[in-house]
Amino acid sequence: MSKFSDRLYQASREVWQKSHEHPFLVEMREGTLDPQRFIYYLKQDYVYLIDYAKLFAYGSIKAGDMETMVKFAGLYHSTLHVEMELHRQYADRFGVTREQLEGTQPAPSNIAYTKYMLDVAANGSLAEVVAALLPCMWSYREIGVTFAEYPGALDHPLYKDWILMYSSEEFGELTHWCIGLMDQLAEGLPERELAKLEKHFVTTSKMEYLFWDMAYRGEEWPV
Ligand SMILES: Cc1ncc(CN)c(N)n1
Repeated sequence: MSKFSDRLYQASREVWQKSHEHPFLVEMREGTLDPQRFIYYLKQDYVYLIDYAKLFAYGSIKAGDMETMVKFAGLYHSTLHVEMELHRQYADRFGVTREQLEGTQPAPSNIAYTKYMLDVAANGSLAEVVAALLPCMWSYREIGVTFAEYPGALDHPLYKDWILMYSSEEFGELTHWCIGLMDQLAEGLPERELAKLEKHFVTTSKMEYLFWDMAYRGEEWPV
């Protein structure tokens, strides 16, 4: 029997492909991305991760067993201390202070993405939380691995550390755990519920695309 995660992957394949072909990612893997665009992305991503980390706290609260509770607590911790440390180190390299990083005003697309997930987290089941947060991990894992295999990408002095983070064993293991949990939580659910999970997954997959696009355009508030 095929896994529910296969269905999710198929449902969002076209959107993920569009992200892979987005100029932000094409230029990043080729090493030609303007660092100013990367700095914009980094600052937006830092405040994105402040909200995103909270989803793992929700996961811990909504978990039905100790093992899941502990695992989400680990994800919460590693987002704050490992993934966001990467951003802090990049900020140091660019001369961006902690205050500037934390004080970044989230752009409209960024807010739309995080608030969508936080709404699901506050009002939905654990399965819904996992469906909404999964494209973030899974698509970055896919991008990280693809980039690491792209000739010359790892030689880039600026983008190398980012690629190493998302292609790392540790990030891969956490992603696979989340995919496995999604399959477990989907087991035995009626089609109506599965369709709701698929909707969250496809929506946040589209939000991932919008995030790359936002970063490339340097999206600002109109007034
Ligand atoms: C927008 C976004 N999506 C995913 C990831 C990977 N956690 C991230 N850092 N930022």
